[in-house]
Amino acid sequence: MNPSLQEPRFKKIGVALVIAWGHVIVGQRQPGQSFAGLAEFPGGKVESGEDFAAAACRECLEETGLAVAAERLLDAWQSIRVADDGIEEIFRIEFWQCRPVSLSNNLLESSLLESSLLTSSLAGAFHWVPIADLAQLKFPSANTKIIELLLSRNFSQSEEPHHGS
Ligand SMILES: Nc1nc2c([nH]c(=O)n2[C@H]2C[C@H](O)[C@@H](COP(=O)(O)OP(=O)(O)OP(=O)(O)O)O2)c(=O)[nH]1
Repeated sequence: MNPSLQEPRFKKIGVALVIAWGHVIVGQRQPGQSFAGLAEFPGGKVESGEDFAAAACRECLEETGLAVAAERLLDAWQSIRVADDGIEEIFRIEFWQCRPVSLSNNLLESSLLESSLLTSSLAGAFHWVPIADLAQLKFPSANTKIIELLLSRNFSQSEEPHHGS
């Protein structure tokens, strides 16, 4: 069949912005991956039966070892291109603000929770990075708006995830 008559193919990516105490989890794209060497937030392809938020949380757990819950959609980026096989490909990334699920433990003092969370080791190339330091990192161009958004907002107090409930 003429590729131009075929249904477009969707590539959906859910990304987790795990934000706590003015920090966000950032990794580095590995050799052999697209955008190798660039910074990235945990995330990956949406699997069948999932929505973007669920994919972001699953990928975050798989990649960093940290269980998170999605709170709200912060940004989405979409592009359309014709793939090598001639079929139109719609690529969409959704960036979901997430919080570590351990924050629901109301027995812990905030400062204790903060230090235990931010110093706990994450798997692979992922680390807690101060939001202000994002300006020094190079991300894929799809991340430009979300980085601007994070740098322009005060996530240090009012955007803290609630805990104790
Ligand atoms: N995880 C993640 N992916 C991102 C970000 N920004 C961005 O453009 N991407 C792109 C890179 C990939 O094309 C896609 C993520 O898919 P993936 O992690 O499953 O990547 P992959 O190497 O298996 O996929 P591919 O693109 O190499 O085929 O989204 C980000 O902040 N985090």
